[in-house]
Amino acid sequence: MTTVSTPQVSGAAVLLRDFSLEMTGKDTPKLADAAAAVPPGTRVNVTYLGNEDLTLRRTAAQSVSRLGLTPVPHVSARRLDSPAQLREFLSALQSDGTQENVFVVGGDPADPHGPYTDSLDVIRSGLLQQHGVRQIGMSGYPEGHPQIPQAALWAALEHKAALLADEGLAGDIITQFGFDAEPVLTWIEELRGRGINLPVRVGVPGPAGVRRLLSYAARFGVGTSTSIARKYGLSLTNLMSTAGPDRFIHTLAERYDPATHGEVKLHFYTFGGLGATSAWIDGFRTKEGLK
Ligand SMILES: NC(=O)C1=CN([C@@H]2O[C@H](COP(=O)(O)OP(=O)(O)OC[C@H]3O[C@@H](n4cnc5c(N)ncnc54)[C@H](O)[C@@H]3O)[C@@H](O)[C@H]2O)C=CC1
Ligand SMILES: Nc1nc(=O)c2c([nH]1)NC[C@@H]1CN(c3ccc(C(=O)N[C@@H](CCC(=O)O)C(=O)O)cc3)CN21
Repeated sequence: MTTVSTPQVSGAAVLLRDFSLEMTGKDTPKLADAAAAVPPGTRVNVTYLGNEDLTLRRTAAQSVSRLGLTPVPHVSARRLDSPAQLREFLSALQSDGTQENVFVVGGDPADPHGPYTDSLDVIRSGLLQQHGVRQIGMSGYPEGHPQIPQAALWAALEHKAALLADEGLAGDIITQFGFDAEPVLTWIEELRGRGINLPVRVGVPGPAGVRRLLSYAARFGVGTSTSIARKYGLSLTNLMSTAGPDRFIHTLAERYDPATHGEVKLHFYTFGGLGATSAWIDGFRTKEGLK
């Protein structure tokens, strides 16, 4: 008797079928090596930290595209000085053909630099649509946001999801990175309960030094209690060590139920380690039987 073997694909591999990555303009020289390690078409968000000029952001998106990947340039509402500045950015993207997917975030400045106080203002302006944007990403905060009340975050997400639907635009939600998978799944359940069915890309940090991870976590209000750190495999006493998202992804995969959570994928924040993250994902996908 012959046994027919079906390929075994782990739950973790399912989450990694169509992952996305994040880079800054400064990472552009490292992009070619990273591109060789990830599937064609992989979405690559080009973060805007506020210190990159238009040329750097534009070149980064062009490089992503030329390497056969999908650029997702970021727009930060509160960092915009004027509608003219938004137009200039979008026109540049449009003439390069990198405008189709964008990610719109409120932005960290406590006071808006110009007329846009939040990401909804930018979407409502109609400028994205006028410049050929077809898909809009927005952020989600499973652990909340240190400066923004929970109710305001939910209201904003609901408004944005409704507006996208009205405008016939596609969208997705990228979550703030975290070290604890539990609140992420609970948050996705609440999201679905509120009738928001957009795909969710769960934000995880790529492998990085513990000191760097803890410093970004502290800056963005992400939890790193002793028990969370232990579960994640993050040593709070050896800051020189590195930590990757292996355990987080396995836990997420174990508890992920498509019937409850809908479409869920992974988004890797690389924090300066684009090459290390791409290599790590490549190894993880091989180990999990996805390659
Ligand atoms: N997840 C990420 O990758 C990034 C997140 N951010 C953070 O995201 C925050 C919110 O962005 P979205 O989720 O797009 O919210 P949003 O733009 O949809 O706004 C949601 C609500 O929060 C308020 N708000 C937005 N930014 C604020 C700020 N800096 N301070 C005080 N209130 C603010 C808005 O007025 C609105 O009521 C930003 O302020 C920033 O801290 C910024 C850059 C990247
Ligand atoms: N509230 C909030 N604000 C943010 O700006 C933010 C978040 N949340 N969540 C995560 C994303 C991703 N972020 C980052 C932050 C740093 C690098 C990065 O590449 N850092 C380099 C230094 C780059 C530089 O100095 O310009 C590094 O080597 O750490 C990338 C993405 C910022 N982002």
